[in-house]
Amino acid sequence: MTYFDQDLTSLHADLVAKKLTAVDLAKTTFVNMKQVDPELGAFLALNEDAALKRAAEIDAKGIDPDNVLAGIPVAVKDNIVTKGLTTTAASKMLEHFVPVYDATVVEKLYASDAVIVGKNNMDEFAMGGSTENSALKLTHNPWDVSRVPGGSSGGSAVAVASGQVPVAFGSDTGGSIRQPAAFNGVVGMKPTYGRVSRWGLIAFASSLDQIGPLTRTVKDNAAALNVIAGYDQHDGTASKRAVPDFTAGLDGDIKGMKIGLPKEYMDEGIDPKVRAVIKDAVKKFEELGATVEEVSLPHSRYGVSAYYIIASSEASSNLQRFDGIRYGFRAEDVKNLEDVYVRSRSEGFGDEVKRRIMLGTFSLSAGYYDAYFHKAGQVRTLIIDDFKRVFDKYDMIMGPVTPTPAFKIGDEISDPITMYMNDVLTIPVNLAGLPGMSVPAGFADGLPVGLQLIGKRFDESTLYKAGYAFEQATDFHNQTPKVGGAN
Ligand SMILES: NC(=O)C[C@H](N)C(=O)O
Repeated sequence: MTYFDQDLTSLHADLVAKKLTAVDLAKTTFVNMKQVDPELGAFLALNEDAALKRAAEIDAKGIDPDNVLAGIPVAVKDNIVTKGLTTTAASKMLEHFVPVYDATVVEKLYASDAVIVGKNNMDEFAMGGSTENSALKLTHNPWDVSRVPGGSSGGSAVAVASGQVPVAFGSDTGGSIRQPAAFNGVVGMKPTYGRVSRWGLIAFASSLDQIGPLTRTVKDNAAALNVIAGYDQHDGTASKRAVPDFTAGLDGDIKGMKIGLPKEYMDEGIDPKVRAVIKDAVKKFEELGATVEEVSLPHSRYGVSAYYIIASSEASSNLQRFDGIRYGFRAEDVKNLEDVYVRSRSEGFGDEVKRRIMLGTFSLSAGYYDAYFHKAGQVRTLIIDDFKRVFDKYDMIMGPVTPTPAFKIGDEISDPITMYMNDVLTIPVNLAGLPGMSVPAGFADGLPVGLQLIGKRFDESTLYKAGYAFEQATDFHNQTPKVGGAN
């Protein structure tokens, strides 16, 4: 059995009606994972004993009908710390690291009686767009196992797409939730910066990182964001703003909604097959009563360059803590303190992480700071202003998530610039701190294509409403991949 014929809402209804127990669900989940995952590699660690114990406790106290995640198996990306359960960030540096506390998101999941069944593979320290940068294993796309699942939250997207769990939680710094969601045909939300606490998320680029849910349907996604959103005193950038119920008003109509379609998101750089899918989506929105007009985000083309300066600079600082002394990997047979630092970091980090640390250290160094880091900050402001101008007139922006569908494993890994360009359409959203969501919008040669919906700050609700209307009018979310799913 997989969950493919059941979304979160119907699983929850079965649990409340006692047609199913949390223990049944957890047991089935592990049986299924052990059958499906060896071919896909979505999980780095299973949490079987603790999950079954937890499920039994939840059954004993009863399923709370108001709590949609109660008794539901969920998966968490391996850069979100889980007390007592290894959290590796897919790095040799943290391969055996067992955290002593839970991330705020994990605490909230426990408080809502969710059952954490395992930790998902990812690009090392969330740096990458294919999950090939994991130091620990390769993850395959369930629609075509010769292809990448995207990244860096590749394991989380595959876990959902292949029906192993109905909900997984990833993180997105430049596209890491939306791009793998698009490549795997699932819904992925990168919330507004500040909407979800980053406490306990292993920091990559702190001014960009956000945790968000990946699910099969828009409604499930809204329900999952309800659980993890909100203020947290441990994260100075977590917003105190009230969190609305994201599932409320989902089925309101979208007549009169004004949507901008950036011309830069539909130019020659985008695969014609992807463009064709997005054009069909535009028609669908028009049929639903929205108006879609061409707009311009002229500085978005500089987003990738600015991102690789800003994100790498922040990473070079954040990753200083991995010094071979405090925690994590330490090289053997070291001669002196200098040797501990140099060899532990040289042997513990993979190539992409080292590339970014060097890039970041360079752009922050005296003499280069103005030319690089400062300039990148100015570009960021221009990108923020582009979005502001469009949002003066429009309720939402839409376009593709990625320029192409999932590529072959091995095709881009030796060409960092090509790999970085995967996020050309997602990065500006992180730089501006806006919410962005990927919704299944069709197929190109049998591979899923994602539609990106971008909203005003803290206006995830509009994205969910629009995404839900689109989903109800289409059937893409009901298609299942070759591996896992209904097969
Ligand atoms: N972390 C992300 O959001 C993905 C982006 N591809 C990066 O490598 O930085």
